[in-house]
Amino acid sequence: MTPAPLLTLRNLRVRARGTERTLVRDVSLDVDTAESVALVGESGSGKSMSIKAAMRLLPPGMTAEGHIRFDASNVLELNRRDLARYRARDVALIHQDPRAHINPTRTIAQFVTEGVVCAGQLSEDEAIERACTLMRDVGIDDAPRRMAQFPHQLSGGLLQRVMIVAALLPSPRLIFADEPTTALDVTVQSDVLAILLEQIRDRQLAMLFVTHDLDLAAAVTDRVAVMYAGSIVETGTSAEVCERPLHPYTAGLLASRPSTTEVRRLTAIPGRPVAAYEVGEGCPFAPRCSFATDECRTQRPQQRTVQGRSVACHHAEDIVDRLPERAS
Ligand SMILES: Nc1ncnc2c1ncn2[C@@H]1O[C@H](COP(=O)(O)OP(=O)(O)OP(=O)(O)O)[C@@H](O)[C@H]1O
Repeated sequence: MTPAPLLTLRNLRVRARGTERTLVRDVSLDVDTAESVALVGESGSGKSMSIKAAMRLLPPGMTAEGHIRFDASNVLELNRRDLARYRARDVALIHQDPRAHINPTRTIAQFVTEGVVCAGQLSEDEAIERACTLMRDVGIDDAPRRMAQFPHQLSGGLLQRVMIVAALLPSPRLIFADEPTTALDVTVQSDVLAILLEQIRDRQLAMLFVTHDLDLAAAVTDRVAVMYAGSIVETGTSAEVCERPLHPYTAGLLASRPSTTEVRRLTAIPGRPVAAYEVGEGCPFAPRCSFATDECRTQRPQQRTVQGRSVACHHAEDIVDRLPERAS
């Protein structure tokens, strides 16, 4: 029997109370134990809201509906105590900008250890000892000295390694990584990403990796889910999605990427991305899609299986051979 996924999102919808704006619509996604999955899409497509909902960390005024299961727990119905435990021990979040998520007045040791100490998972001494070991694992030299320092004394790359240590210390089973290297200097991005991936693989952790970059997603994860206007439009293994996209939006994203092997004019996707609440009855991508028909403009396509993959396009089978080619 196939084991149940570690994290299951079913028909997840995020709404802003008051305005009743829908920000995420009908998102369904599984992440298996030790599997890495990427959530890819343009700015505003709903990636961050989806993972915040999965952690029940939505901003005030936002509500999540649908089903969110972690292991055997119904996340949306966890009581206060179990929710605290879920966030402290089962899952961890690595943010885009470490400086925006660390208290500048507290030492690195206080920041890294307070979660596990407050949750009663480790004593203060144990937490410090384990954090120092983890710091060495992620390439931070002179861990005891770093532990006594304050965030402003560390570079962005070092601080993001500290964030990785803080995320790993409670031994979670799933890491949410929300564009973990985007805010870093380009010279350290690949180092930090390599360290994160090494830790995830060594510890057999699951990861939900949020990024704008489909190529990066394909390089670092097993499966990719492409989001557009608050919904997932295509999922598949990373290799399949990049080699033979089924949705015109995915193909458009790939064709708009610069090539590493030839000089070629990039093909931009016409029009502008829309938010989930701006979408009418039909396919959210229809106004930008050269294959759109009346059916696309009036009926919202549901996720369905095409060539063994999941895609939300009425015409996926017919257009797959006519989609724009990637600039490779
Ligand atoms: N605090 C907020 N209040 C109201 N709307 C918000 C808030 N944060 C985000 N949104 C809206 O929710 C939608 C989804 O945003 P979200 O941050 O999930 O997108 P994203 O794909 O993660 O984008 P980015 O890559 O820029 O972070 C967008 O339309 C955005 O404008």
